[in-house]
Amino acid sequence: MPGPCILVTGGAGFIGSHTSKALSRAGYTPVVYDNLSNGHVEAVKWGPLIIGDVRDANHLAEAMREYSVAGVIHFAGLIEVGRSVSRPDLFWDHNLNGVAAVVSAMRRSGTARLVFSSTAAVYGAPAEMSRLREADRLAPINPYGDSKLAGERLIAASCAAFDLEAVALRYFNAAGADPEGDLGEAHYPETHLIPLAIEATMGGAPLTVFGSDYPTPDGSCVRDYIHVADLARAHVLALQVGGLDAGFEAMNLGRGVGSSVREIIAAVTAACGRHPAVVEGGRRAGDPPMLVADPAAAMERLGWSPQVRDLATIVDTAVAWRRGCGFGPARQGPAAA
Ligand SMILES: NC(=O)c1ccc[n+]([C@@H]2O[C@H](COP(=O)([O-])OP(=O)(O)OC[C@H]3O[C@@H](n4cnc5c(N)ncnc54)[C@H](O)[C@@H]3O)[C@@H](O)[C@H]2O)c1
Ligand SMILES: O=c1ccn([C@@H]2O[C@H](COP(=O)(O)OP(=O)(O)O[C@H]3O[C@H](CO)[C@@H](O)[C@H](O)[C@H]3O)[C@@H](O)[C@H]2O)c(=O)[nH]1
Repeated sequence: MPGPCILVTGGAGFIGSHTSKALSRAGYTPVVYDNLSNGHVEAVKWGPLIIGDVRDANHLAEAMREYSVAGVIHFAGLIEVGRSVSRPDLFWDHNLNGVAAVVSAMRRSGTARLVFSSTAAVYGAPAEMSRLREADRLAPINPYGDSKLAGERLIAASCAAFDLEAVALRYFNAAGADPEGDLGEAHYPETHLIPLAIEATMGGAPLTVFGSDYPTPDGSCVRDYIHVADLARAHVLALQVGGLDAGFEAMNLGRGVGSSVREIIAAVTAACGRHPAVVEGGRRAGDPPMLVADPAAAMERLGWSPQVRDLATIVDTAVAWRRGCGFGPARQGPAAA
């Protein structure tokens, strides 16, 4: 292998595949470990693929030893806020037992550095409509956020108890696609706002706006959309950062700018040159009104800042990926789920 190996669980998925590319650019070899339940073989381009379940600590430890990995980035898990409300059992199982297995395998293989995919969902539905800081109240309002916060706490406790150091990166809404067209978002079925809005401009199902009565300026939910390549770079920096406080730190990753569902529809309209078909719907269970990051800690500790500053560029890269037909026309649509 050309450079130090990093085990990337969930590396066949959206953020994991972009991070694998960033790792390769930085001189590492990403060793992807994924069960392909929501990922793609075509997205694994920069190192080997091990097909396995992240809840299998024995298999993970074997992979860590075989490749003498220098660190682990743990993305694998279930991601849909709405589905977590109807299937909390699955989310606790994959997300928390996955973390337990990763920590156990790292101890057994003597691997010390972990970067964990956490989320803005750990903050729940903040009372203040201001940008969120890491020290703000952690009070998830859906099982997805609960399972991720429990994962963070298990990791923090393990860093205190064992020879382990970790960074939990709390991403806000990952969006866009690789600017060079190698990778993009491809979930089947897709549930995320930007790809669904793009699809709705191309003859796909109309986009449903989930709720118009939120206490936000236009009544629709506000989120902080961050380009996936910016997230990817932050993972490489988090692997390398020194002086971690008590061996564990959590950091927000967002642009610090909120966009409403209606502002996303306007940005997609501008990028595609036509309006998506839109229908008004009720609130989706588990959705907070507004989540916007204060990314100051990541900027200071990692020397990171988002390079894609504007929403239009984020949406343009997602549109370009979709126009290039993603991982191929045969994979488009729910039939490939
Ligand atoms: N997409 C976002 O906006 C966002 C925001 C905050 C946090 N996150 C977190 O980032 C991580 C990656 O998200 P993503 O958007 O790339 O999701 P994704 O679904 O594209 O990628 C997740 C990958 O994990 C794999 N996987 C799932 N369960 C597994 C298991 N039990 N064993 C092995 N592999 C398994 C899937 O096959 C997939 O390739 C997740 O942990 C998610 O919770 C995502
Ligand atoms: O058809 C749709 C889909 C979404 N939305 C709204 O658009 C916003 C964004 O939704 P979505 O793209 O589904 O992302 P989130 O539910 O915000 O969750 C993403 O962002 C979280 C961090 O904020 C991560 O933790 C999750 O893993 C990731 O899926 C929300 O207000 C939704 O209510 C709609 O109105 N219509």
